Amino acid sequence: MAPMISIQSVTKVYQSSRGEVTSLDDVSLDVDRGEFVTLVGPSGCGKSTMLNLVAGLLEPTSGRILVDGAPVAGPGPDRGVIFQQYALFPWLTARKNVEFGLRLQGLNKRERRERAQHYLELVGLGRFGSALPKELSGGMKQRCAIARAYAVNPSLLLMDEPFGALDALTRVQMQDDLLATWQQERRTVLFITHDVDEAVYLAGRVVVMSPHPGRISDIVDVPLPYPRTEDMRLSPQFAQIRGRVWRGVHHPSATSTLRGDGA
Ligand SMILES: Nc1ncnc2c1ncn2[C@@H]1O[C@H](COP(=O)(O)OP(=O)(O)OP(=O)(O)O)[C@@H](O)[C@H]1O
Repeated sequence: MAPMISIQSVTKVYQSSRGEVTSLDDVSLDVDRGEFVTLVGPSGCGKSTMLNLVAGLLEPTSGRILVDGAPVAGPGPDRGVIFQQYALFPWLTARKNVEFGLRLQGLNKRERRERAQHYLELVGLGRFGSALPKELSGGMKQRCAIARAYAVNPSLLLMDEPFGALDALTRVQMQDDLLATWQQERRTVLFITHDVDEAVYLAGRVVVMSPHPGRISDIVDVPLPYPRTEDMRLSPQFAQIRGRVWRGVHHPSATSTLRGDGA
């Protein structure tokens, strides 16, 4: 079966006031259907650029990107995008926020309401449908954004630092909640984070990137089963994987030398 995402020799050069910036340099990556892949790397290594290219919000300078076998030509309902800022409509209740994208799908009022309620319950907001965003905590707002993205039934979820604005405890809780949602209704997830722990805890595969120009410096399998648990997070195996990713993020040249491929 074709991979869900196929990034093929993609280069992205931005024209800026400082001249040309090569944000991604000949990057290739395949992501299988139902996989949870995290992208981690220092600021400026091209993570957001890669996600925005897959989302169809940017076009590559060269190379191509296929989603479900078809070239990406702009954004589409098959790809749900979740950013760090909650991007909820402040004047709409949580339920209406989730229902919003469903109007475009031609569902009638009752169907929209049922679907919204299902996804609010899935993310633990079943009793908060009538709350306005300002009445929700940061974590709840982000859960609402996840429910909204799931509700339109995309085959692919693209998440750009979705938990970056949350405190550490809420963040850990949100990781478990996201994984529980993902296990119930499995979608392909591409998830950007700066946090090495988060990258390893969530993913089946961690893609490590290095900057100037943005490249993939390492791909690390995480052979821990789902559901992930606190015991796993504290296990020696986790520490070992985390160590490799950490070195890749903080000492990129050492990783590529170790691998002997100069990637
Ligand atoms: N619109 C733009 N115009 C010019 N340069 C850009 C533009 N967007 C990004 N860049 C540059 O491209 C490189 C990659 O940026 P990108 O935002 O993709 O990295 P990132 O890894 O997501 O960073 P961060 O973790 O800080 O969000 C950086 O050097 C950045 O300055």
